[in-house]
Amino acid sequence: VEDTDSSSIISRFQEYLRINTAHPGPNYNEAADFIASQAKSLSLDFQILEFVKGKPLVLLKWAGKNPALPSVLLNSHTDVVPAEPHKWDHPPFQAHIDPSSGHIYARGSQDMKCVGLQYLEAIRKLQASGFRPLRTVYLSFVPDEEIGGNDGVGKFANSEIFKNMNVAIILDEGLASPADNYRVFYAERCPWWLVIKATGAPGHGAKLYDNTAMENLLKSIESVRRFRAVQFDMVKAGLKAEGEVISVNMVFLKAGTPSPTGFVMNLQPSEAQAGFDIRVPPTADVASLERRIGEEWAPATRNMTFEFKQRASTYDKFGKPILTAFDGSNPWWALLEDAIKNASGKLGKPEIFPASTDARYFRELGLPAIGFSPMANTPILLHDHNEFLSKNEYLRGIDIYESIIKAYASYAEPVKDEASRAEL
Ligand code: MET
Ligand SMILES: [Zn+2]
Ligand SMILES: [Zn+2]
Repeated sequence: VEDTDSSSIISRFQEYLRINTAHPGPNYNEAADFIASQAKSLSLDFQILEFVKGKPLVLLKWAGKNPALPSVLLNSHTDVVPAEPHKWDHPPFQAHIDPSSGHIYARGSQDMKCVGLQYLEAIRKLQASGFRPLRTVYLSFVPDEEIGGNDGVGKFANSEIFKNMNVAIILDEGLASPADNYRVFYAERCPWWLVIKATGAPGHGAKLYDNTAMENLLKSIESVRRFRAVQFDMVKAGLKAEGEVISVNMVFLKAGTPSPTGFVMNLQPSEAQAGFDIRVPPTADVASLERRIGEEWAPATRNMTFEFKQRASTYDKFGKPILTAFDGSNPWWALLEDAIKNASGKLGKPEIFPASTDARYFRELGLPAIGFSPMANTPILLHDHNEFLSKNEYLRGIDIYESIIKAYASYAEPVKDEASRAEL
């Protein structure tokens, strides 16, 4: 437990980064074993939960002196997106440290193995200082965030185990910030993964006729692009932040009749599909977007159909938009701000996370969840080539979490709804 010198801290981070948990086929068991070994070294209770076979979720518990108080949950995902090794300057699972800059190169260095291990290192330091939590602190290391979270946090958040944890506040991932202030998120855009399909009569490649599958699909794509441009223009004009508009990007096109040399060139195909990654702010007019999809992007009048591969709700189970309050009604927000300030960190304005995270599953239950990854002075490289985090930023982030966890775990006031919850 005394192992809090910088070089051991960095070695542990490298060890975690070297476990290849990229999709498809993440090595979840090795990651779970590693986290379990960390839990043991910190004398934290842990269990490995398998809501779905082969997808372990590791749950750690740092018991508080007053177990009756609602708990704090520190969440992180163990999986990472794939990397193309030949396009990286250093292999993505080697965790190479550049000796002059101190950059640690690895897939997951920003998203989000850093955060998962920083939580643990902060606890190691707090233990070394003799600190004991008043509230129970849980840590969840979950699988499958990058492929939607249904088999990971989705199962966990809706489990009896989670209910019994009596969680009051969840911390989850944020984004790096190139400036010297940290970013913080009170909400996120909800993923809608849309596939539209067009059909039409096949025909000779030389014939001009109406209602081909390709023409029907292209009309939709044109309509999607006009909508995309309008949304993007609001961002470009500075009227809206990235997380405040609806983004839509075409991510695949599928059509044509394969031939041994490529595609048949003189046949207009009878089917064509396109896929779109749409991200919807919780504040968006969902009914109008749905109408647009049905009437303009995939209208039955053009022989089109559509299907959602993923369609996250923008509302919580009480029918309210999934936003975490950052005003006086949420004491955890002020605690976080103060804790970061006390550790000499600077915080930017609360934002809507432009992509999606596991936090939405907790917010859907009506629980407050804050997105935060302590990476300042760092380019945003999640899902990019040469993802890195510098040694110093990583170490600094541990101090920030030390301050936050201490503040959260010491917070004695009952928070809103606690009294009524206790009576239930
Ligand atoms: C759609 S689930 C979220 C996966 C990933 N974090 C993303 O935003 O793309
Ligand atoms: Zn992530
Ligand atoms: Zn990611």
